Amino acid sequence: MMPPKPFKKRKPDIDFTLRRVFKKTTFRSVQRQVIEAALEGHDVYLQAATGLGKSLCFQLPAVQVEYGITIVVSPLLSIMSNQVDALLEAGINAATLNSTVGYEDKLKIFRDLECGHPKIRLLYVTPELCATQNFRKKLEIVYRQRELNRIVIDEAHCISEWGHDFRPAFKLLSMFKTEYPLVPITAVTATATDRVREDIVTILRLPPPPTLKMYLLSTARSSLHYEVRFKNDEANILEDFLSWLRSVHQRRQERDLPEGERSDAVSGIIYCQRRQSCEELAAALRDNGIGAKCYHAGLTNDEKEEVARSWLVDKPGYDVIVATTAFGMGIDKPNVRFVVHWQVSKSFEGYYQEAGRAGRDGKAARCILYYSREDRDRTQYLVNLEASKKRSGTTLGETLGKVQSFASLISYCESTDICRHQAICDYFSDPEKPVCEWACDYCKDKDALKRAKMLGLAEEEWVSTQREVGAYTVRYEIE
Ligand SMILES: Nc1ncnc2c1ncn2[C@@H]1O[C@H](COP(=O)(O)OP(=O)(O)OP(=O)(O)O)[C@@H](O)[C@H]1O
Repeated sequence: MMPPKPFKKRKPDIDFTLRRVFKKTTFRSVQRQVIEAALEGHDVYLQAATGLGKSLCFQLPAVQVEYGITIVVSPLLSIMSNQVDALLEAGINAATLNSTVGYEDKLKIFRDLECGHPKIRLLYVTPELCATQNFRKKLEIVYRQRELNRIVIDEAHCISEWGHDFRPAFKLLSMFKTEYPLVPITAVTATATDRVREDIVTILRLPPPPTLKMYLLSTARSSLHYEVRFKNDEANILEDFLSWLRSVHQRRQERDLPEGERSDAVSGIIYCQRRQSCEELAAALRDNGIGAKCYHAGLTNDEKEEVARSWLVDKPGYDVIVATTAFGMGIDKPNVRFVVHWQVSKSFEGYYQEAGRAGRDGKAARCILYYSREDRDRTQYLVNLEASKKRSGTTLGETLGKVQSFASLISYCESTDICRHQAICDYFSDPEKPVCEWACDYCKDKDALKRAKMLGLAEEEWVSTQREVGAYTVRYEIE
């Protein structure tokens, strides 16, 4: 057992660092408390809505002390590179080690770790890398020098087989507390049910409170307007969407916009399940005068980069991105005014996270989900197919978790008797009673919602006869 860590000299106060380094004026919500708990050396569990600013809760403590490194374990390369770019821009020595990093750069990072006194303050890595002996040996060197300040597990729901994004390598992170018992851990997520939360705490071997500081914030995002639009295979949802978007443009035109600002500069994302649908929809939108581009795994890296960067800076022609589900994770664009799901998602958490890309500036934004029973059956087929595939490492929990999560999303779509914000809180066992008023289709007009459902959806009887003849079991590629 190693002796306790010596006191690490702190820099001036955290308000100063917030302003000077992160260029923000005030802390949001519990940020101050979380940061102070981290600086006192506590293990931290932070669960809070999308867009709250959870990253600052581990980035600021990482640079607040004079020396030492914070390791951030993250599942997505796009999240890592976007956070590292933003940190470098703020003048913070940050780096990432993953498959996209060249040999020379990797070597430099390894040398920095091997010296035991790393200059890098935040290092973003994948859980798979943490499982390698080579990386662990290097961390051991830093640990022995007592310069391994903190381990952060971002998107911590990936640890649990009951979490929608389960990644087996995350489970191996249990080794952090056994190998580096003196190093505090911060676990961060936006989407954990009670069961997933218990798993995270158990697997990471986090101590009980008060050593562990738990921050469970509401999942509610009051500035988001949630809406389900009912459709069937015969409906023309392109027309419906266009007429909504044009009305938004029209309202902007009627306002006095600042000089040079376009009335159609309304930034949004449309999520589709298939690459081909992305291409076709983006083309159809362009044919109708909307600046739309598609984004999916079939594009080259350069193409993807060009689309994402142009969208980020609101370049004309790049207002609406029609994308498969991975788009947007890690891209921190504050002024996304709408997120539309052209079909139902495959999980409740996936839907919540994707919709949560909207309105990160705290201003009002619209989340529209086009729901049909035919799409429900097609997606159900895919969910079942994935669940039944006997992949190595697939567990019963993982399978059931996915099937249950999808079923919960379907009841969310079908329900006409509960506020959408409340339904989301209920799913995440969040005790919050969100104040909604007009910020969802139910609270806006319950009767209209019931009518729209009755008129918009195909009859269950019809759908079930179609299902029996295999109409929804067409296997198509999902990316
Ligand atoms: N105190 C603050 N003042 C102003 N802006 C802030 C503050 N803290 C964070 N932000 C901004 O809020 C946005 C969202 O932050 P962040 O990416 O950390 O969200 P998150 O909680 O990790 O959300 P998600 O779970 O969706 O990834 C960022 O643009 C960030 O710069």
